Amino acid sequence: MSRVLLRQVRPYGAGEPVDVLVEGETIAGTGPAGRFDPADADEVVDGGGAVALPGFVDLHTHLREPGREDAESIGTGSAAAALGGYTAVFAMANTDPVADNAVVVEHVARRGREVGLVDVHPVGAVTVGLAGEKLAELGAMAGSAAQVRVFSDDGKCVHDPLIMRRALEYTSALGGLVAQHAEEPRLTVDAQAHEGPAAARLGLTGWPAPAEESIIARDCLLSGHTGGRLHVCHVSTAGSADILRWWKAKEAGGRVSAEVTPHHLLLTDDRLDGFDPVNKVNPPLRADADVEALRRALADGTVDCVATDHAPHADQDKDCEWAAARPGMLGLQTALGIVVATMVRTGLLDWRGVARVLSERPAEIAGLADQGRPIAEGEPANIVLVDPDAEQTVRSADLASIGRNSPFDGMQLPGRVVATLLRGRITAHEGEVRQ
Ligand SMILES: NC(=O)N[C@@H](CC(=O)O)C(=O)O
Ligand SMILES: [Zn+2]
Ligand SMILES: [Zn+2]
Repeated sequence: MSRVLLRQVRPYGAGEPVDVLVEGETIAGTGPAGRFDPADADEVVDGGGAVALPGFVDLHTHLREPGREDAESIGTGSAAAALGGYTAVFAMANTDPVADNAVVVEHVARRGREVGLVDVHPVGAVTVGLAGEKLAELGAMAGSAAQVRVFSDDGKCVHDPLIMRRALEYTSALGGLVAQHAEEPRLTVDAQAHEGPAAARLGLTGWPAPAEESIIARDCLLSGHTGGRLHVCHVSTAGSADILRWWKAKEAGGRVSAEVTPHHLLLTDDRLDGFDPVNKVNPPLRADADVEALRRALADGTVDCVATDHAPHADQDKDCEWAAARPGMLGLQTALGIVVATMVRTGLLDWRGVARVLSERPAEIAGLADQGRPIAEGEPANIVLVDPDAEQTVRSADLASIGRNSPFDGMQLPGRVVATLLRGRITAHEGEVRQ
């Protein structure tokens, strides 16, 4: 059994540094410096006071395989995840072919295991081909070797209320949930940017806030009526936070959860001025007041967690005019830095809170028993070590993804991943992946 000794780390950023001994896949113990003899370990990682957190869990990742391996693959996306501190990711279903059947989800899960850098959980499509017309074989995907529990048509909204109702009913019978991309399509025909002064000035067709908020309100009501579990993807407006706060206060039972992306915590539509498609994303970058409201909603638990919506695109799909460019931005390797910048440095979250929004809550929402666990004896060794003081300049070209579409290129971000451990195995260390 391999033994890895993590020296001088601070679980959840609190207290004096301790040593953590990992044996095989499990945390064998924690104790004051010197309790475990480094000579007995196969590998020693010097934490130097790094914050130790449970490995991050991303409920919303686009890995592009099968179909668009020129933008990302399960191999490159897994590397980006490990480097970003993630030990589990949920791979969205909008691949080509769509992950709307057992064959595709089993393929994605198998590729993820072969790569072995992060647990890759395939998301199953809600409707056949993401077309929104007919429910996909949800039971077959749930019963497959991939054991799908999270279902989503992400990229598209399950806009037909009857289909959404049935999806909530079926997925709850399967012990799963629907992750909704909330976008009323009739309100976003040809939409290019947040409907506000910036879009008006630039002549871009607007994506109005109520297109998101009306679907969230509707789906909360449908969740309440059916007892089905709803997870709201990439919440982007202050009004959405208000609706979630109202519904969560009203409806006991916690059947509705929500995520916010790092980019919606940091960026606004003032980035639109240069017409650089790297800033094009769905839902769009919104206004200052939305960013402020989203940070507060994440801090107070109205929004449960951070999910990256990591959306790599090939150069030819981004290096073109704004209207033709695909929406989406890279996220896996910059998520932590943005959470530190927007939530920790602002005093809105402490490191316990970071563990909650990047690991514990997403693991609970998806029902992962071995993720988001305490850093304690007997627990699975899914751990990330973070240097809280380090600052790094993002270089798109240096990221592990194939796509280069990071809007954070050139930005200085705080918080560096020192090492990531997946079931006791070091998957990333000092910026290098370990295959
Ligand atoms: N977020 C995006 O702008 N794009 C996503 C789809 C999505 O998350 O809706 C993609 O697949 O590229
Ligand atoms: Zn989406
Ligand atoms: Zn997405």
